Amino acid sequence: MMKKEVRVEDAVGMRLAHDLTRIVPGEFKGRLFKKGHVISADDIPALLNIGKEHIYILELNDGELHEDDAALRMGNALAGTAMRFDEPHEGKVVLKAEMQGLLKVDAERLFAINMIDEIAVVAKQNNTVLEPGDKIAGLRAIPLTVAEEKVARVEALAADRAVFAIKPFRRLKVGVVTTGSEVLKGRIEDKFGPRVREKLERYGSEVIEQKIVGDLVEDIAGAIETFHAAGADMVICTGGMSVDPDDRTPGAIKRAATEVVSYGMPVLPGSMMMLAYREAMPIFGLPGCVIFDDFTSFDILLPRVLAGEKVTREEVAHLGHGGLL
Ligand SMILES: Nc1nc2c(c(=O)[nH]1)N[C@H]1C(S)=C(S)[C@@H](COP(=O)(O)OP(=O)(O)OC[C@H]3O[C@@H](n4cnc5c(N)ncnc54)[C@H](O)[C@@H]3O)O[C@H]1N2
Ligand code: MOO
Repeated sequence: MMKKEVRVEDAVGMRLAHDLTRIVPGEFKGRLFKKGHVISADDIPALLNIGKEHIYILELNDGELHEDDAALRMGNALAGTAMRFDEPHEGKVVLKAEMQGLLKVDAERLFAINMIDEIAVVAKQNNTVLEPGDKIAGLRAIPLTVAEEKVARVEALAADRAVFAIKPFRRLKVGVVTTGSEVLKGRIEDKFGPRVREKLERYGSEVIEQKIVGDLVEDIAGAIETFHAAGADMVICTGGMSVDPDDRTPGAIKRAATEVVSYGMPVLPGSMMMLAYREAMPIFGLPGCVIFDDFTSFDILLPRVLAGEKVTREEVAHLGHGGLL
């Protein structure tokens, strides 16, 4: 690479070799001049105001890529189905989601890519819920020019298996079993029904019926079994999940289930949650905190289940790291 520094006063009529950034704390951060812009005399004060007394004049050798071209090639290599990216800005390309879904990141490949010197691929966490337009990853080379061979290694790592993918959510028909004598006897107004409905509707699933039962194990287990027999795709039980004598929901779920993944999660709030299955039908037991806290263990596991993933006991145990929300 031939890289020559030119004083901005002497650069009138020359082309910028890369985007130039302006930052005003609290107000603005972004591109002030675009790569390729022909500098005019009027630009000189603005350049001096962002601290540029010199600009580069660049000539690339064979086997070298400009940061924008490196970012574009990585964008093409890493964008999966239902993802898009715009032209590079300031040497960076941003992958965005074009549909709602669960982000899947191949963490080992991402690590291998970032072990390539001068390459930075910065992604959201695996299992993040994405809405259309949400960012997935920012891709860039660190220096202004980078060896083409490094970008080719990124392409090779992404060639046979997607590093990023978006899984759509299944639209399930869900039965809700609300426990608690105080709700059954009308002492308080039910707050769980609307809460669960709102959380499911976000993902395109719907509550087909809410059965309000008391605290009897037979009634709770019976309601789960009735929903299963009627073809519900999932059952969500609410309340009665902790340690009082009237907290009988875990026992009832256990009775109706063919497999209990976990009663209790290393996540706060939401530590008293239960996930089980009756054959292929997931059963959640939601503790009281779900009507109080906006984000709990339920918000971690619900998208996984809706994306069709089978959550294991090992994965539940991993939630403890970062599980204090
Ligand atoms: N000594 C302990 N206390 C608590 C523990 C524990 O392990 N040891 N666990 C705590 C955790 S964590 C949670 S979360 C809460 C709630 O657990 P439960 O699921 O058993 O909740 P309930 O006892 O059924 O109800 C608590 C509270 O919420 C009201 N509620 C319940 N359902 C509804 C509904 N459908 N609509 C409106 N309000 C509802 C209920 O009336 C109670 O006021 O326990 C901690 N304590
Ligand atoms: O199930 Mo409880 O908060 O852990 O809030």
